[in-house]
Amino acid sequence: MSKLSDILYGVRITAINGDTGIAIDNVQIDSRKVGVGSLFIAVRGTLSDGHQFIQKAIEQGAVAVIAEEWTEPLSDKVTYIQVADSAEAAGQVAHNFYGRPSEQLQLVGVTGTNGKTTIATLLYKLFTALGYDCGLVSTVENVISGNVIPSTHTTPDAVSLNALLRQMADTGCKYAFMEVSSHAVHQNRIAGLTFVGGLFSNITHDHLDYHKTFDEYIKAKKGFFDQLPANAFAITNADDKRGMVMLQNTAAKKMTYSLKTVADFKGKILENSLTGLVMTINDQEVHFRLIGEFNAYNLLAVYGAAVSLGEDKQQTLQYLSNITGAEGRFDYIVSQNDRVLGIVDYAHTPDALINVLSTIKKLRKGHEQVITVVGCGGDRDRTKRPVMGEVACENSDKVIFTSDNPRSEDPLQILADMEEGLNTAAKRKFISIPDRKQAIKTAVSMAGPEDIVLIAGKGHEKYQEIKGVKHHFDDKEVLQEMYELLRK
Ligand SMILES: CC(=O)N[C@H]1[C@@H](OP(=O)(O)OP(=O)(O)OC[C@H]2O[C@@H](n3ccc(=O)[nH]c3=O)[C@H](O)[C@@H]2O)O[C@H](CO)[C@@H](O)[C@@H]1O[C@H](C)C(=O)N[C@@H](C)C(=O)N[C@H](CCC(=O)O)C(=O)O
Ligand SMILES: Nc1ncnc2c1ncn2[C@@H]1O[C@H](COP(=O)(O)OP(=O)(O)OP(=O)(O)O)[C@@H](O)[C@H]1O
Ligand SMILES: N[C@H](CCC[C@H](N)C(=O)O)C(=O)O
Ligand SMILES: [Mg+2]
Repeated sequence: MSKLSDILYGVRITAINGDTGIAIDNVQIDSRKVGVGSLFIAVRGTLSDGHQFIQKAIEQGAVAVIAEEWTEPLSDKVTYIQVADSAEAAGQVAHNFYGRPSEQLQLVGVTGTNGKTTIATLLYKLFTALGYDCGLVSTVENVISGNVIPSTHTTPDAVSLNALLRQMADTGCKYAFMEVSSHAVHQNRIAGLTFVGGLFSNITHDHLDYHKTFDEYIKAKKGFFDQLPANAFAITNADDKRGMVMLQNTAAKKMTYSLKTVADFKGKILENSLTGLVMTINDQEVHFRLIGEFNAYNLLAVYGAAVSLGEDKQQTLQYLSNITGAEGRFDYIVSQNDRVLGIVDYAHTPDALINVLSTIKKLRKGHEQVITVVGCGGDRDRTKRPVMGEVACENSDKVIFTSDNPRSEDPLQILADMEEGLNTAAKRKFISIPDRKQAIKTAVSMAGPEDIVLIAGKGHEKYQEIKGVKHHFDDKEVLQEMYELLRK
């Protein structure tokens, strides 16, 4: 419980109507969760506007409301706070309400189109191995010193996020590593948080359904670095075209990592195989268990963060060399008779698909075929569909287009959108099988000795979302099942 006036610190207030000395039991941005004693913050969304639910929140017991405006007559039992930006206010108020947890943790944020989960998870594993209690906020899972809390978003809403950080601080975590999605920056889910560091992986095509233009998408990601304080570090990928732009307006200490140019954290790949990477980092030769050039970048980012957080360079590399990646990221399973190599990967953007397929090509020993199973999410960026279709066909021998969370859309229409990007040669390589299980079965049965089957897009996900219902589905489980079935 907090006094309302105590949790308004940092909020850009334009007017106050009522008593700010009242007690607040909890903070809510969703009227459906409001109860007696709640503070309701009305936030404008993409589907509806929280301002429409102010009356409902009051009927359910809200004692205070934060909003940008209100049209209903004011109730004298409720305190109204008018603010310039209620999403930003939600971040500030949630942070205050939960006792400013980010200031009791060393909070590091990771942003970029691909690699956030991998980098944040590697940091969590590394710092845990180094002996610290740590927290992780990620697409796959949220973790507090080993205890897993299921994750619904890459970056949760401001209230859930601050509640999570509070738990981390209370259980004695020293560090918290979190993914910062572009949606989170744009929706101010991270407002009010104090970060000790920020990392940038890369920026390529994704989420244009939401941000509309690539420039707006860049602006959202850059917004994270613009918010960092002067005593924080900001580490960017110097090999990414937009890497330096990301840091141009940050107050934080700027640092770079690279495989191609001069950088604070410079890597060179010596060997890249299915057993891992051998590379030099600032002239130290190390073997890592992660596979592929894109993971060399992720490892450099992690190394840079660890050194910036004051860890010993030798010890960091020693521990990092033993660590495996995040679930569903280049997860490979060989069939019992060593016949097929199946790889489950979360590549759901054109760039990630190119990276994973070019990594596979480099790992081939001879003329093994690459058979790719891939789909595109419904109610998500439609413009990436033909590009992903084309990328899959250009870089594989055979391709099966299938469903990947069609959500409210017609699965056949999504497949048709993917087919639109294909030239005549590519058209000869693909078939469409909307049922993902059948698609995986077909791919495994098509595979000859030592062929490689890539199942892309869902990675760690344990569901297939169709018309608002999440049905259990697990690519790795289905792959194993098909290996068994086809062995008989
Ligand atoms: C597009 C998007 O980001 N949507 C998020 C957004 O919802 P919205 O803008 O649609 O909200 P809305 O339904 O319009 O409602 C506006 C406000 O009114 C409130 N409301 C609504 C209904 C009601 O009866 N009462 C009420 O008070 C809502 O709680 C909200 O505060 O705010 C909600 C609350 O914070 C989020 O749950 C929701 O995530 C949806 C489910 C989602 O799918 N988001 C994805 C796209 C997302 O955020 N992805 C990123 C990146 C993924 C990645 O690449 O890794 C992520 O960080 O997860
Ligand atoms: N540094 C990287 N550069 C390019 N591609 C990468 C990189 N790291 C991982 N990938 C590819 O992108 C996929 C997603 O990786 P990861 O889950 O780490 O990214 P993410 O940024 O967390 O994605 P999301 O936005 O969905 O949360 C991986 O399965 C792999 O195919
Ligand atoms: N977390 C991201 C990626 C989901 C990947 C893919 N499986 C899909 O459903 O599009 C999102 O919600 O946009
Ligand atoms: Mg992620």
